[in-house]
Amino acid sequence: MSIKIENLTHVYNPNSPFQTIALDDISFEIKDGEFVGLIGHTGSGKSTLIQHLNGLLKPTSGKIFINDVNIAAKEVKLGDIRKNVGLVFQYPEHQLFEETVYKDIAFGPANLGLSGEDIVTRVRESMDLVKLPFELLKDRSPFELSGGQRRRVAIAGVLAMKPDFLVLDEPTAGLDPKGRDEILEQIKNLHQQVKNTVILVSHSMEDIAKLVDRIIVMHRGKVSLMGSPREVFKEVEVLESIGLGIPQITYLMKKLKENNINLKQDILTIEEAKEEIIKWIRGNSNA
Ligand SMILES: Nc1ncnc2c1ncn2[C@@H]1O[C@H](COP(=O)(O)OP(=O)(O)OP(=O)(O)O)[C@@H](O)[C@H]1O
Repeated sequence: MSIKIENLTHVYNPNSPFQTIALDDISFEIKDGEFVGLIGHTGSGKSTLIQHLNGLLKPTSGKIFINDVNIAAKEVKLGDIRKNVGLVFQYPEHQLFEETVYKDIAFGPANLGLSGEDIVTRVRESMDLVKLPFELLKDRSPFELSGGQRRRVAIAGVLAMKPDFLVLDEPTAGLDPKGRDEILEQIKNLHQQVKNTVILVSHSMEDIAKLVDRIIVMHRGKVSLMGSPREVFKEVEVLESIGLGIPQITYLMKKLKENNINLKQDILTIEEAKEEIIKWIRGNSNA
């Protein structure tokens, strides 16, 4: 199971004064079970790209293979693709509409043709995955919940379809730091438990640095960097030239190095930094 993008180009309003080349000959592959961060400045083409992954947009040219099926081909049924690729839009809680949490999450599985106990199981499992207590919340109105909880109800609604691929567009947008950390932690746990393929779209290096296996950096409709977080963060000049920072902790290591405090440079977390700094202090105090 994989996603393969071949020479994908998307032009909005072609041959008009408003023509915009949003995606410009993009190619890459995402393997089964990978956790990928898609990062780029506003307008770099991230949302356009992910809307191609479940057939919401059609390529101007190029191909998209989901599990080896070219979904841009005319005969492919979009319903079948959408069962496989769960797309969580920005501010997904705005799309909640049922009167209870249960009914909202059950909507997708019911549309897949499930019924009775099968639906109850799906709703319970997906609420567990996003740490929403089933008994306590199932009969509540989503509109009585906190912003972070509402977002988790919306994510559970997509998870209840058991998609092979989960695509999340800026899942932390607009949340306070606590809500943001909770959602990221849950996405990480979810990926570890379900072992599905996850694509997380973000503007924030901090958010994705600790989570993903691979980062794809987009700039002006092209892929400008691709690799593990450590590989990508080494390209500080490229990142800065396209207006993206590196995580604060990686930046701190760089600044220390410039001041002849030579610590490991590919550090991603505070914990790693603490260990390195303690090692350095011990080494220097013994000298
Ligand atoms: N429906 C549309 N019609 C015309 N142009 C569009 C449309 N949607 C996006 N664009 C343009 O395509 C380019 C890429 O936009 P896109 O929304 O894919 O970027 P993005 O990286 O997702 O940005 P953001 O982080 O702000 O969501 C931008 O120049 C944008 O103005």
